[in-house]
This record gives sequence, C-alpha cells and structure tokens, in this order.
Amino acid sequence: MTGAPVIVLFNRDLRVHDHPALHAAAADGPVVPLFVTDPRILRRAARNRIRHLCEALADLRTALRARGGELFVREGETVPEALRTAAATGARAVFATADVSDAARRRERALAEEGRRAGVEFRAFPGATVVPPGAITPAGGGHYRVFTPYLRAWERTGRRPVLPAPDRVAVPEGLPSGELPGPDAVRRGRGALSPEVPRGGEEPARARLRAWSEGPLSDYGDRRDLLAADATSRLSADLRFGCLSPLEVAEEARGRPGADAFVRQLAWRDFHHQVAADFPGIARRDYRPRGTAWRDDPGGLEAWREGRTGIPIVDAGMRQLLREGFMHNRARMLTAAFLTRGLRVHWRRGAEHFHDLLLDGDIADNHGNWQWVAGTGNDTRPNRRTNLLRQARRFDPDGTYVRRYLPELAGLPGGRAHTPWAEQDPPADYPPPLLDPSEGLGGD
Ligand SMILES: Cc1cc2nc3c(=O)[nH]c(=O)nc-3n(C[C@H](O)[C@H](O)[C@H](O)COP(=O)(O)OP(=O)(O)OC[C@H]3O[C@@H](n4cnc5c(N)ncnc54)[C@H](O)[C@@H]3O)c2cc1C
Repeated sequence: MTGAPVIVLFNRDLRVHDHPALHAAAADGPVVPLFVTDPRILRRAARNRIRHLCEALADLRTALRARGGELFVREGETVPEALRTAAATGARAVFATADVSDAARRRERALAEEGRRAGVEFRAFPGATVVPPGAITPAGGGHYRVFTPYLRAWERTGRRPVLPAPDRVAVPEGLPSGELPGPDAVRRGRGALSPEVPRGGEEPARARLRAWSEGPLSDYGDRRDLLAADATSRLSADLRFGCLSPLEVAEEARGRPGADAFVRQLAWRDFHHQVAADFPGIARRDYRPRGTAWRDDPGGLEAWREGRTGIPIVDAGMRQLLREGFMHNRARMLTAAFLTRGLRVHWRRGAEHFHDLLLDGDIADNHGNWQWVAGTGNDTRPNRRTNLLRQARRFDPDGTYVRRYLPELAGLPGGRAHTPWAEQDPPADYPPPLLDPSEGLGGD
C-alpha cells in the first residue's frame, strides 16, 4: 500500500477486533499502530493493572504481526510522542478511540490543536462503550443523572455494526518497533501485586467471552448475587483495557438466555461513562454535595484495607481484592457501605484503595460507584440503609464465600462463619467487630 500513513494511537482499546479507528485506518492505506508509555502515568497506576497492561500489549503486538503489521512503542508524553512519530513517518492523521476521563479528554484536545498546527488531522472514534457518551441525552441536554430513563433510551438507540479485525495491517518499513514495558514498570507502580489474576490480552479475553456466553451466562440472572457462586462474567478487566469491545460483548450475548440481566450491567457501565464525560471531577468532588460530616479514622481505615474489621462479609471482600485484584460486585457494595456509612470515612479514601488494586479499576466506574454507595452520587435513594449481617446471610447463606477468603474462620460451619463473636470460644486470631453489623448502616 502506498500513501501517507495514519497513526492509530492505542490506549484502553488493546484489540484488533471491532476497533473502529484501526478498521478505518487499515482500509485506507499504511498504518502506524502506536502505544506511548508515559512514565508519569505509570508511576500513579496500580501494579496489578501495569502487569495486565504489559500482557495485553504483548498480545496486541502478536495480533498485529500476524497481520503483517507491528505495534510501535515509544516512551514519553503521549501527545509530543505521537506528533514526533507523525513527523518521522510523514503521517497525515492520528486516529484514536475516544475516552471520557479528564486526562484522556485533555489529551484529545491537545492532539487536535497541536496536530492542526503540525498539519496532522486528529479523529476520535467510538469503541469504548456500547453507546458513545453524548449519543443519547435527556430532553434538556447534558447527561442522564438517573439510570432507569437512561436504560430506556439506551435500549432504544441504534447500534453501529460490529467490525471484523483487519486481515492485513500494512506498516511503513524501517521504523524501530520499540520495547514493550516490562517488570521494571510493574515494580514502580502502586499497591500490592495480587497472586491470583487472569492473563491479560485480547486472545485470552476472547476465549473468556466465548466460555462465558456459551455457558454460565444462562444462569446469570438467578445467580449473579450469590457471592460464593462466582457466577458473573469476570470480563470487567478485559473491558477496562479494551481487550474486548463492549459492543461486541453485548451483541455476543444478545438473544441468549440470561442476556437481558447481563446486558443491563453493560448499560450501567455506559451510564457511568456518560456521567464522567460530563462531570470530569467525579474522582475528586461530590457529584451531589450533601454536606456529610466525614471522620478521620486511620485505625479503622487500615483494618478495612487489610480485611481485619471483625465483620466477616467485609473482610472476605477486602481479602478477595488483595488476593485477586477483583471483588464481587455485592461485596464491593458492602465493603464500601461499611467504610462510608459505617465508619463515616470519606468515599475518596475507599476509592483510592480500590483503585490501587483493582484490575478493572477505572475512574468512571470506580469513583462513580463509590459515590453511589456513599450517597453523593447517582442513587435516587441516597439514604438507603444497609444491614451487613442480613446481606451476608442472604447472599452467602452457608458462609462458603467468607471461609474461602478467611482461613481464621475455617472451623466455623455454615452460617456460623458470619458471627464469630457469638461463638462460645471465638477464633483467637480473628478480631472483634469494629461496629455492630446487625444494625442498619444509615444514610443521615
Ligand atoms: C464501590 C464499587 C466500585 C466499583 N469499581 C469498579 C471499577 O473500578 N471498574 C469496573 O469495571 N466496575 C466497578 N464496579 C462495578 C462492578 O462491581 C464490577 O464491574 C463487577 O463486579 C465486575 O465483575 P464482572 O465482570 O464479573 O461483572 P458482571 O456482573 O459480569 O457484569 C458485566 C459487566 O458489566 C459492567 N458492570 C457491572 N456492574 C457494573 C456497575 N455497577 N457499574 C459499572 N459497570 C458495571 C462491568 O464492565 C462488567 O464486567 C464497582 C462497583 C462498586 C460497588
């Protein structure tokens, strides 16, 4: 192929299937698939996610090479590096998948402005959500603040077609490929490295999607809230890194038993993205300020982080996070309620800790959900009460989830694992509860 190449700037879209920017560029001439590792961003990122990113980049390079292409890697600040690569290759444009975070939006604006000055066109493509943020808006404009009307509009709106991976990706000759980030980058990140995590990358992600949609998806509606059943898709990290296209995931599920409840969760993801796109301060400021009197409780916060609050359902969730870089959604809600509604510690402290460990950690979903639980977000009932013990008995009736993550409680059979303090001889190595879990944790 001849003609000036187009740079496809990868970010959180590490795949070749259903990638509108790559598809458009590859159909039109030579391409420079590019990833820029920015050391300033990596230093602030979770080690769990950096390791996952390294695996996903290696997988993407393999997929591009199999199509005659390459993944070019450069280190530095994204915008100058992209424009330097454009100058070195005579590229006429930079294509990228649009993203919603504050940093991503700033980057897109800079690429458009500085690109214009350098004679390089910038184009943003869909692909990070099923329905692009801003594609559906309420009658008065802005974004949807409440999920149910958003869902109704989301279900009605048309979808673009799912795109195949390009057969061939022609790249310019003689351009150095550059080194993928490796263990050094992982070492410099934040938070602990969890021992039990899945491998990152499009190929394993597609295998997970197939196994999920052909199997457990059918029981999703009935079993998704059962903590011990592990009956959810576990595709969140694959969606976070864009190793799977959310639209393709939704289309793959469509029409199968269990699909409605599952696809609704993808709508939640889109919902939080359209909120974050319109409220860039989501990670820092209350979405709906309520004047909550937050408390400083370093001891309580540390016990929560370590999974030693003395409340088994909370501690099991927090230990799952440490071990797997993942936590079941129900446990995320209960651990977040404990911290913000029980200890009254600011939601930002909790969101930061989650963000340091979660493989799927993402500002829109993480901080959006934390605000939802804390009552400062999009919940239409911000004063709802949470009874931890009742929830534990309902969603882990025989204590299996709790015993799986808390070896201290291995000797307590059935539901007794939820109330170690009630034993005549409580386990010596497990702490007494920091608060009474049978009391509803309140709103105001
Ligand atoms: C305090 C708190 C923090 C959270 N932080 C994150 C986060 O950083 N990243 C993240 O992807 N999800 C987050 N969630 C949402 C949810 O817990 C996870 O998406 C889900 O547990 C991932 O497991 P799964 O892939 O098996 O989900 P499934 O139940 O199989 O759902 C399918 C997909 O839908 C999306 N999804 C499901 N529930 C939600 C939700 N409530 N909000 C947004 N998207 C959703 C995810 O992409 C998920 O992979 C958070 C929830 C809470 C309560």
